[in-house]
Amino acid sequence: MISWPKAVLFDFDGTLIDSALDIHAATNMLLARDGLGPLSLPDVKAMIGEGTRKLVERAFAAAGRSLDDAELDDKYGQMVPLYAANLTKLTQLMPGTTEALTALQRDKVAMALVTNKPDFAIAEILEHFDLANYFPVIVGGESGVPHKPAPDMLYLALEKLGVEAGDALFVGDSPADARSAQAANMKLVLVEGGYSREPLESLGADVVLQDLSELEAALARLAPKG
Ligand SMILES: O=C(O)COP(=O)(O)O
Ligand SMILES: [Mg+2]
Repeated sequence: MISWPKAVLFDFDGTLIDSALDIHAATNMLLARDGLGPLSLPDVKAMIGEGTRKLVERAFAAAGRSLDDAELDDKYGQMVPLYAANLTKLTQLMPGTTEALTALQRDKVAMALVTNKPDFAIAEILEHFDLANYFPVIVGGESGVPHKPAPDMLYLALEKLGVEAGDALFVGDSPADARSAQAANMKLVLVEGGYSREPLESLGADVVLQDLSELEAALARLAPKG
């Protein structure tokens, strides 16, 4: 029986889903229109985590072209339909995702999804993997508040859930996740296997897990004492 926390906020890409192959494919299709790329999978993985617009900017920079704001608007506008047509072709759940979400739901722990991913992608992927019912609260990349690593998306999710930061935990895979949780004064679990550009041990997490099947056991150790 999970007695702490009252709520768990989850990152999406690299934490619950392994979306890198589809993002990689769409990114290389976009670059190919300008005769650029292809970029390697590890290179694209390292660009994921701060939203798709940022990824497009990074991809063009890595392929040798820096974009001004108007060009970035145009390229992002082209990326949306490319990725929308490839949201779930190669994407898979990360190991332990279903196990962790089922255990939390069983013990009535509230859950929210907090992702920099744009909104068009979120619902379809949740639906595809039959995950929508776990997340009554979703704060996505177009929620109108600053993206992670700022704490605002986490504050918005907590407010919608009616839970205090001290009663909640954030689970993610990246430096942006770590910094947002720390800025929001929330306990932080980081999970290996995602898209972090920095070693997870260096990011100040309360716990680093090999995969999400270890989450339930970790919660007992993270519960405030007394
Ligand atoms: O779209 C992205 O960059 C990924 O976002 P997430 O890791 O916050 O889910
Ligand atoms: Mg992530």
